Amino acid sequence: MKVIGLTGGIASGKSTIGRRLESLGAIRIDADQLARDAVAPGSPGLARVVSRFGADRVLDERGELDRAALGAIVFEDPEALAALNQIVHPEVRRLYERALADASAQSGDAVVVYEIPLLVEAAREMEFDLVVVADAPADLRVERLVELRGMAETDARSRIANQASDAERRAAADVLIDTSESEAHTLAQVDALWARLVGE
Ligand SMILES: CC(C)(COP(=O)(O)OP(=O)(O)OC[C@H]1O[C@@H](n2cnc3c(N)ncnc32)[C@H](O)[C@@H]1O)[C@@H](O)C(=O)NCCC(=O)NCCS
Ligand SMILES: Nc1ncnc2c1ncn2[C@@H]1O[C@H](COP(=O)(O)OP(=O)(O)OP(=O)(O)O)[C@@H](O)[C@H]1O
Repeated sequence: MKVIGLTGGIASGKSTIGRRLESLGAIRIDADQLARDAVAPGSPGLARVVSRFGADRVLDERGELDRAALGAIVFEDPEALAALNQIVHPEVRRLYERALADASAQSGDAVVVYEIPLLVEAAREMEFDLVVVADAPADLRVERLVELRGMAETDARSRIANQASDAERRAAADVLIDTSESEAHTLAQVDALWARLVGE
């Protein structure tokens, strides 16, 4: 089994790359999805988030996690973000290890791609056979978040401020995928990477 760590700043194109690799035959694991599973309704993770931040601040009227409200708290307050990370990250790691074991049971020579936004922040480069970084300038990513996802510019910038810099991610990359041009340009680089991976 070959395990690729795929990272990049917010809206750098990780999912675009991860989905293409999946369509080419890789098994895809998405840390953002695992982080959602870690605080699913009724989970111990959600109970801990509520006890740390208060039901009135982070639950909606249906009793589910109000992700926008929690995001507004943590990305403006480093201590709150560290507390949330301490609750969610150990569970994400457990879920990842389980998904990896499932992938390995499914096929001994699978290529697994783990989409993990905080690979560099968590210094996890050594865990992967290959570190792939989606790379586009922060200003372009902000523009995409504002135009395509309707995020407020200040919110986009505060998330970026809580992540590694582009230079730090580049320094960790075995393979850099330029995601600053057309989507077709991104996908062509992914196809070339896949050909290299399976041809090796
Ligand atoms: C604060 C939360 C509720 C906001 O939810 P929301 O739906 O708005 O965003 P979503 O989870 O889809 O994340 C989108 C992007 O934000 C960035 N981001 C998310 N969490 C973090 C974090 N802890 N530190 C830095 N950037 C982050 C990433 O680029 C991610 O891809 C959520 O992001 C969360 O629970 N974060 C803590 C868990 C975490 O670290 N997740 C990242 C992968 S493990
Ligand atoms: N050349 C490109 N490569 C990749 N994505 C592009 C490109 N041009 C525009 N986009 C758009 O930019 C956005 C990138 O989003 P995507 O979900 O792939 O990034 P992400 O890194 O997974 O985001 P997040 O950190 O929020 O999970 C998408 O809306 C995508 O359509």
